[in-house]
Amino acid sequence: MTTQQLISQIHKKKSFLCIGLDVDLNKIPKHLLQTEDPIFEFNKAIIDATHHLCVAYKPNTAFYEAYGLKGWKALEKTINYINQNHPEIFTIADAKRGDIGNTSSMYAKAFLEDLAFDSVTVAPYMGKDSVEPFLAFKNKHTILLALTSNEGAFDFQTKNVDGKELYKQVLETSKTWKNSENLMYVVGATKAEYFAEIRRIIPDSFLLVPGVGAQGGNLQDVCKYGMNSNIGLLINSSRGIIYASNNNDFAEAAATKAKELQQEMEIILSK
Ligand SMILES: O=c1ccn([C@@H]2O[C@H](COP(=O)(O)O)[C@@H](O)[C@H]2O)c(=O)[nH]1
Repeated sequence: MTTQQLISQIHKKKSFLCIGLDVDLNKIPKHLLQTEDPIFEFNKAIIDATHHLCVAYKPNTAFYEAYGLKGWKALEKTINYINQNHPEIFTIADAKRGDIGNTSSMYAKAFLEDLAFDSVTVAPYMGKDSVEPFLAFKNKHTILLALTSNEGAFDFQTKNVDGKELYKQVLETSKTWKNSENLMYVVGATKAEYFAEIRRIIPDSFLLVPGVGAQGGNLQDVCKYGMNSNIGLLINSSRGIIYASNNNDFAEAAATKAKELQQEMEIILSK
């Protein structure tokens, strides 16, 4: 999907919501555990109930890798289900990969070609040659970890390196890489006070913003400082939406939570 197509969807749906599909078998309704593929059945119900309210889905691959081959198969069925039934939806493999060049090429092939996600999250720590293999894929997007939502972000990302915080070095240096127009960045909603500064460095890039909902990030604050003329934000909520209920009504409850966020976004977009 091109960035322009993503922007069109945001305007059409009046939403820049990304729903995280982080399936934990201990948290899903018990009756699904009797089915052949509980992870996929859970995702399918969530997708069927929420696809009109969001513009992106983000399965975090950890929640699939944890269940071995069955988990990978459920991930493959989930991405295929989205691509076949809702091709207008932007998909994110939250895999946080990155390695020496030839290995990164294989990660990129796995997520962007074989599983056919629109994007994959990548750690910047190993530098240019570890990220450029992902950037080489046309109309695919590499979402680089810039300033993460967790407390540990302050261990390294905000530390001063050669007179500048490390996350700023990541933003500035990554702009010089080949095919950098395919870059987006992860910035945590819990770091709202950093958005204005980040926008000074990357005014035009899309930001994937996790941390709204279960982690306590505030949508209004993020939008105030992080939005650009193309919206430029994908706001993710995972647990806050998909585990709104663990009873038979889980999909409707998820849709209700998603609708709350979408309506808040619609008001922000109308201003
Ligand atoms: O900085 C980051 C980067 C990634 N994540 C991921 O996003 C979701 C958030 O889930 P919630 O349940 O809405 O808290 C999850 O997959 C994280 O691994 C992040 O939270 N922060």
